Amino acid sequence: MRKLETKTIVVASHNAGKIAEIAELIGPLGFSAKSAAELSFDVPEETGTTFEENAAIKALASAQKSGLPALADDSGIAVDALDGAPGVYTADWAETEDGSRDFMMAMEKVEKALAEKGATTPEARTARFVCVLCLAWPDGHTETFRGEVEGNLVWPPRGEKGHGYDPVFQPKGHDRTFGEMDPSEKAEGGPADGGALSHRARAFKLFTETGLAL
Ligand SMILES: O=P(O)(O)OP(=O)(O)OP(=O)(O)OC[C@H]1O[C@@H](n2cnc3c(O)ncnc32)[C@H](O)[C@@H]1O
Ligand SMILES: [Mg+2]
Repeated sequence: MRKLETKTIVVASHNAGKIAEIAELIGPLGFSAKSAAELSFDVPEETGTTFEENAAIKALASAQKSGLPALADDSGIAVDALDGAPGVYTADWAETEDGSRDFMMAMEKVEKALAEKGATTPEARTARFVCVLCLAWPDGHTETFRGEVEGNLVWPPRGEKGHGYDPVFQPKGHDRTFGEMDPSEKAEGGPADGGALSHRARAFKLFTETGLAL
């Protein structure tokens, strides 16, 4: 693992919900971070077919543009009964005709696809959130860290606290959705979660334990 020499990094994301979560996870590590959105960097085209490829595309674009190490997060929800869809295309399922995002519409699409499969019992509605973090340097070196959290899809959506698909995802071992949890609970979970519950927090745990080489 390459040592991160600088305390200034770019968070290579344009998603406000993610950026807020990453800021909370990165803050205690003593980094000063600016997001690609704040720096007005273009949104790179995510042409990869895996979370790893897309995370690298985003991290390298910001690292090259800024001359600083950059951390990207490519994430999504994989539904077992839908053979892992929407997966890397999770954001695309929320895209409207005018290019904006509508997550209620996206959650309804998932629900409709599950209904078509007859997936009505909790056992048939399992899913996982995946987060792949890529740390890239301006010279093209990259390191990746993957976190996942298993759970169930609920309907109707519950909770206003999260972002994206949070209101329909209930992590295993919990009776509330991510949308019903405060950000710190989504990140840390309860006593059984070892300090990291969300896919993002789990990827971050690997990043801090193995990636920082402090
Ligand atoms: O690429 P950047 O700029 O980081 O932002 P994005 O929103 O496009 O991010 P992705 O390409 O990684 O797409 C991830 C999708 O998965 C959703 N998602 C990821 N993590 C989530 C979380 O913790 N809670 C709810 N939805 C999440 C998110 O809303 C997006 O629709
Ligand atoms: Mg994206």
